[in-house]
Formats: sequence, C-alpha cells, structure tokens
Amino acid sequence: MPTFPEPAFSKLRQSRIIAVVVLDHLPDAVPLATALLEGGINCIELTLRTPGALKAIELINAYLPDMTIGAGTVLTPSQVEDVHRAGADFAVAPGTNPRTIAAARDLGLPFAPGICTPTDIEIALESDCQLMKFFPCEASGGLPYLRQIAAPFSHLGVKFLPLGGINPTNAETFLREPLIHAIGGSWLAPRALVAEQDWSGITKLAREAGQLIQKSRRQPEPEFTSCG
Ligand SMILES: O=C(O)C(=O)C[C@H](O)[C@H](O)COP(=O)(O)O
Repeated sequence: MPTFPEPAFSKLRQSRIIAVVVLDHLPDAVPLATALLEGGINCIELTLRTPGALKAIELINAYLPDMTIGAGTVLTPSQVEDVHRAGADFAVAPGTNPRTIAAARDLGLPFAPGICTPTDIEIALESDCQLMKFFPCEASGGLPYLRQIAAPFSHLGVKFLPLGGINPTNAETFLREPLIHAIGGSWLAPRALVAEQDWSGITKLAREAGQLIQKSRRQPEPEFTSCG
C-alpha cells in the first residue's frame, strides 16, 4: 500500500468507510455527522447535489474537528475553490476532468477523480493522481471488472475508492481487496432516516459498518483445498 502524501488520504485509509450524504435540509448536517461519529464513522462526503452542501461542509468543519470531510460531485474548477474555502479535507468527482484536478492541485486540495475505464485511469495518471474513485462500481462490474482494468497499472501503485452500489452485504469483500484504499456509500445515511432525523438509527448503521471494518482486518479464513 503506497502512503499517499496527502494527510487526508492517509486518514481515509484509517477510516476505510466514507458515509456519502445527499443533504436536503441544512440543519441536519451537524446532527447527522455527530450520529456517524458516535457510531465510529469519521469520514463523510457531502455531495454538491443539493444547495446546502457547501454550507454543511463549513458547519461540520467548524463544529466537528474529528470528522474528515470530503466534497463529492465536484465538477468544475470553481467548485474546487468553493469546497476548499468551505474547509473540505479532500474532494472527489464522478469523472476525470484534468481542469478540475489542476485546480485542486493549485490549492493543495487532495482530489480523487472518478474512473470507470482504462482510458480514464490513463488520463488521471497524466494528472498525477494515484487515488481514484471507481464509479459507478457495481453497475460497471464491481471488483472482477476493477481487478481487470487495474492490472496494467498495478506497478504504478494506483489505488481505488469504489462508490456506487456498495452496501453491508458486499462491503467486506471490497475492504479485504488490496487495490482498495477505502470504500464509500450512501447506505450509512439513507435519505429516509435523515428526513425522520433518526440519528440513533444512523449511529446503529455506523456501528455495524465499523464491525465490517474490524472483520475485514482479521486474518482471512484459510483457503479450502480440495483433497479429491
Ligand atoms: O456524484 C458523486 O460524486 C458521488 O459521490 C456519487 C456517489 O458516491 C454514489 O452515488 C453513491 O452511490 P450509492 O452508495 O450507491 O448511493
């Protein structure tokens, strides 16, 4: 596992799971992030899909210093500036846009572009990115597909953040895979639970995710070898 020079990406490696949030109601930002922290999840991604996301980054940054904050759906250089100013620790995008990556580099904001093909990986490498978001993970073919497209780049130390279709059933398999730096998903903060302000429900989901992380750190079961 390469150590990424960006401290935020090293923290991400410790956290292992990013709670992806599409926030509909700004006052929910801090209680939601607090509920995740109480359950042991200390990395959150606020997607810039809703108008309050930037302000939510600011609030969580101001009130919850233990939370590592990612900005998601960062599509333009000006959004890179916005999320940096708001206090994001890192940013991700669904695709690979060299202009956006360059803007993040200029500001020193760790950035993981989205990839889904070998061509995307080549473009991201040309922009000196080593950590890439694999999106949409499950719809593209999941781990078997990622292993195949990543193989020609294995000597370059590229690592991935799979997002899209990760859930408690498949999370552990991803966590055990050496190509994977960390995983992310919206299952930790379902919009319905947030709408009901069911913070204890979210803490419970976070705790269960923490148990998956612990399990994935234990030694793998010895492989069964057939004696037939
Ligand atoms: O638009 C972006 O930049 C994103 O961040 C995409 C999200 O990571 C995925 O939509 C999460 O996928 P689910 O966990 O399946 O809901």
